[in-house]
Amino acid sequence: MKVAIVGVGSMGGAIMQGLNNLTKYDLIAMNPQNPRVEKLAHEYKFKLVFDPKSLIDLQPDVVILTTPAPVTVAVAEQLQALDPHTIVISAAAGIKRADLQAALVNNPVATMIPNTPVSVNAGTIGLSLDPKFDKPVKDTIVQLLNDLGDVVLVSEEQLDIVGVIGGCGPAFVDVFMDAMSDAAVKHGLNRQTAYRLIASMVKGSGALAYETHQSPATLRDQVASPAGTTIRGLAALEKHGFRYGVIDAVDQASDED
Ligand SMILES: NC(=O)C1=CN([C@@H]2O[C@H](COP(=O)(O)OP(=O)(O)OC[C@H]3O[C@@H](n4cnc5c(N)ncnc54)[C@H](OP(=O)(O)O)[C@@H]3O)[C@@H](O)[C@H]2O)C=CC1
Ligand SMILES: O=C(O)[C@@H]1CCC=N1
Repeated sequence: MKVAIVGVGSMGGAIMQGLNNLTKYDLIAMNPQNPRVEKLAHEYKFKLVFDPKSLIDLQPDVVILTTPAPVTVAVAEQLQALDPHTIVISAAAGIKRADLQAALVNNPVATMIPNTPVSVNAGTIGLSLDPKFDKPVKDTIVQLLNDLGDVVLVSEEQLDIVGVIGGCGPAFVDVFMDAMSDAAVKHGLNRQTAYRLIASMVKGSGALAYETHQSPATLRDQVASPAGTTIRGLAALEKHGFRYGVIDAVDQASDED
């Protein structure tokens, strides 16, 4: 399958890396000329073009739009001559399917919010599909995205909050991990040991919650032994407003103003 990525920045690059890991896709990309992207094209051996006509001439089966959100509808308008069978999937946060579909009247258009862990095929991808899509179109989209991570089907209205939890979430977790590593270094661990320990701990905690379906509160209670060390740390997190800080971070990231 020929997959084109339009806009090879943080998100487009992560998708490119995730698909490249599997070696089964014929990958192409469009980006303004930029040595960073040209280096990536050389490394991953994907075909890189710089203008919409060259992309259209390559007849991709799927086009993934990872351009900056404010220009994504304009980019879609430049792709109007795509073969009608080409499926277009936009990752642009806050950009509605109707606006993209108006620009690409002949193509099936889906909207998603992926996250950067797709680069290691461990992404979380909120996906909204038009209920009118044919089954083969739906299947193609879901199978492709399943190769990048966990696909969660949601309504288009839910994509905004999915974008904050799933899309911005890794950055919030990264701040938590960075703070934990400062604390570990303060207590004598070297940075590399701290990073490994913390990444492994976060990965394992996520896997436990994901696989057991137990609530975070239940899992927390299992760690906090009576009169033990964890409950003292949890009390300190409450004292410093950690929980409200997280809720406010989601509120602020959701605020469109
Ligand atoms: N970063 C993330 O974790 C997530 C991002 N998204 C969405 O992905 C999109 C990209 O975000 P992000 O990767 O962070 O941003 P970046 O700025 O890192 O990447 C944007 C890329 O698009 C390229 N670009 C700009 N204009 C055009 C154009 N007209 N045609 C083709 N390529 C173009 C840029 O080129 P250059 O800079 O080389 O000129 C750059 O490589 C946004 O819509 C965002 O909402 C969604 C979920 C998560
Ligand atoms: O920061 C952003 O706007 C994008 C959308 C979700 C994650 N990154």
